[in-house]
Amino acid sequence: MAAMIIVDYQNCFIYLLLCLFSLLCYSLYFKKLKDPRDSDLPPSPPSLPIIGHLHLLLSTLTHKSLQKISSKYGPFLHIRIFNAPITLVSSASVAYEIFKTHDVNVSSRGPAAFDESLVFGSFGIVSAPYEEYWKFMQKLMATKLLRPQSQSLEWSRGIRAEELQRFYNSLLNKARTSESVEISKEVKNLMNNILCRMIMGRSFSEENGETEKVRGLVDESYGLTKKLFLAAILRRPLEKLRIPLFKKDIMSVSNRFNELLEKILVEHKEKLCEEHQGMDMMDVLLAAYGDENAEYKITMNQIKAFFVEFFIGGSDTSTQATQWTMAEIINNPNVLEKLREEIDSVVGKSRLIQETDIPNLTYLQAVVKEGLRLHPPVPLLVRSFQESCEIEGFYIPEKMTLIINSYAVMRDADLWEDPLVFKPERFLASSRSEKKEEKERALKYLPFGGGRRGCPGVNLASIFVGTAIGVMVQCFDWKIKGDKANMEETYGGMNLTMVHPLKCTPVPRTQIPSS
Ligand code: HEM
Repeated sequence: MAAMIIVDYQNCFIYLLLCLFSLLCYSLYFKKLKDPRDSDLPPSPPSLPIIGHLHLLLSTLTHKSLQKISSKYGPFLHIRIFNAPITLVSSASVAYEIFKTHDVNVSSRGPAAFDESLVFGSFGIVSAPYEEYWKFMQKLMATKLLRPQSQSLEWSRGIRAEELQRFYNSLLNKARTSESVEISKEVKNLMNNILCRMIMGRSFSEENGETEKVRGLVDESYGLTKKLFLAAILRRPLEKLRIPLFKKDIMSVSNRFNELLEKILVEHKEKLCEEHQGMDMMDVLLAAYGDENAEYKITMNQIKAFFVEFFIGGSDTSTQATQWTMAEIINNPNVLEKLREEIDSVVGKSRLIQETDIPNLTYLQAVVKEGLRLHPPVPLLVRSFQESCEIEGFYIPEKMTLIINSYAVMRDADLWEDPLVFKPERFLASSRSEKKEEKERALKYLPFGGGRRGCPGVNLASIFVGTAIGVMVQCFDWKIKGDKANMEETYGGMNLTMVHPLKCTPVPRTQIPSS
């Protein structure tokens, strides 16, 4: 089995180092603490000596390796990395049971790789335990930052409209010269510009190299994904051995983020003193920082980590979702035709689609949902059980890591008819019983995770992806080399992306004025 799994070279190196290291100290340090209930754990597939199932997690397409192992040994398994056990869930019914019955218990993600890092360290939301700080930030996001009609989202609507127009203009310029477009590059610019202006009220400055610096740091952070994951999973045993796995790489990125953000925050505070109170996300966070009566006293490091995580969490995920969905639309001309008919009849051809149109575009919503079902940018959800519990008759000890393979769940043939076919119609509920069914299904539809720890940016992401797809379908025909877009998958850092980035040439089809 292991021999059939492709391991990339960089990972291979890490993997070899870890093997050697583990052989050396295993017998000295790792005592195998036998829990009397070990035999009640979910079943475990065959593993390699010492490293357990580490090779699966380091394979190029981890979600597929895990899906494969689940289809052979069952949808509810336990695997281990060295001595650290992990519950692996790959079926819709077990995921449903977990989010329905054990949601609070799985609402933390386990320890961060390094507390002091601004990239997924303990200052951020992603690694924060389900305690006071996380609850405070959750409330802030829900009331002031991300809820539809919240101050910040209302204030920033103009920004999103401006950037969407800029996106359209850029595509139009390329269309006029019949230039081929790499969709992910154009969309990434759009997402970065919007997020940046929403978070700090201005774009990154091109002149002093700020844009390049941030882009570089975000890319470096994506490159740290597997290191961060391993350092977090192995943190407890390695702490005992005083081994700071990958600390130098992780802290180097964090320190450079810190330097940049320190400057931006000082500038922002000065601007706040000089001018009236603004409404970008940093203003909201700085107001919470200065509020003597706030329920929780956030720190400057937490504000910086918020910036880093929102940027990392929001930009590439939305870019990849847009790229995958556009590729599916191009591969399915009937979907393109139906989508265009809807947009033409609701929006018309004389103005650009806007985010306020989306509630009236039900087929567009269904297309975006279906794109995310088949190609979730984040295919694995990682959590930690806070307390021991029983699921499906199996014993789960406290602190056990949980991985839900949402990719496998959303391709589970027991739940989805023709699971591998791109069929947006499945999300168009018409009758009452279908609506009830749709509600049930929502618990197993996991591109944004599930339960209270699910993605807080879901509403914003739907706007980002919906409007970007909307503009591309409303305003252009697309010519592609060959018959179809190649849908082969790979990881581009943290998220699932296309091995062959989608490239096509836009041809204008409407007379929308550019500005
Ligand atoms: C299509 C776009 C997006 C996808 C597919 C996506 C997906 C996800 C997923 C799967 C999680 C983990 C949820 C879980 O464990 O159950 C997550 C968490 C998160 N996402 Fe997103 N996301 C997207 C866009 C965004 C945007 C636009 C933002 C913010 C502007 C954002 C901010 C976050 C944050 C802060 C977390 C951590 C939440 C926590 O731990 O409490 N995401 N996202």
